[in-house]
Amino acid sequence: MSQALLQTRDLKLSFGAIVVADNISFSLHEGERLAVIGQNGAGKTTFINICTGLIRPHSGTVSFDGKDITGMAPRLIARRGMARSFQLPQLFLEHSVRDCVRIAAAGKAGRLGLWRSLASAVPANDVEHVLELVGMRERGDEPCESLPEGHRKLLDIAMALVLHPRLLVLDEPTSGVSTEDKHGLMETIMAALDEARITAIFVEHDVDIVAKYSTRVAAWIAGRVAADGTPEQVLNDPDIRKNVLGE
Ligand SMILES: Nc1ncnc2c1ncn2[C@@H]1O[C@H](COP(=O)(O)OP(=O)(O)OP(=O)(O)O)[C@@H](O)[C@H]1O
Repeated sequence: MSQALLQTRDLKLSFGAIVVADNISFSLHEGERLAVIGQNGAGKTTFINICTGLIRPHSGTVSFDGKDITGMAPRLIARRGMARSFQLPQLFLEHSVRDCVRIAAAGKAGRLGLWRSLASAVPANDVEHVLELVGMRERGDEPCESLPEGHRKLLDIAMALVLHPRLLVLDEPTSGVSTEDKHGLMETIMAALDEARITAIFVEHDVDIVAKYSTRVAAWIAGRVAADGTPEQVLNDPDIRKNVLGE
């Protein structure tokens, strides 16, 4: 098999007595759509935070595209091609939608400065293309604070897409979004990922969304990967149904 795009080896981390990463060795390959499932507190976000540089593990390594990135700063990891979105979108609320995407792009390029306008700091085509990908070009001039939750999620994702990642890590992209809007949101996200040929990991609690949009599922229990396989295998595993899905 080809070299893994993302690989972790023996990741360990505890917060006091709580073990949140218990020897996690995990590989992800280009083109996969991995859903990470698990009950509250299982360690899903912690895993993402370790991979994207927000938290340093006590031991173990993270490699991206064959290079060791363990403990590297998040912005440097993003520059190497792994971007992320957050469970609670990290927006610049007082700015417009378009300016948020510009700020993200300028930050990556190291072109944020008081002496130049935002609009001149990044290629307009890039910004417009990303807004188009997430279906938000018409809302480009709106202030972020007026956006409903689903659009805040999409904008947070647009701010990651403009970094041109090879891997996008999405932490609960549908949380806080109404049941009837979740599928439309995921359709938009997946179409954007397909168009830009981006590999993805998404943390998700909604089993229907997991079954429909993932090619692989990893189930977390108490800081461990308790099951890893196709959606059919993992979602029908009796242990996972009982201990993760609470059936
Ligand atoms: N900085 C921290 N300090 C102490 N404990 C923490 C910290 N971050 C997370 N935890 C604890 O670690 C455990 C795992 O948290 P994590 O956010 O990774 O879980 P999760 O699976 O993403 O849960 P959820 O589905 O609720 O988001 C939880 O018990 C959480 O309270």
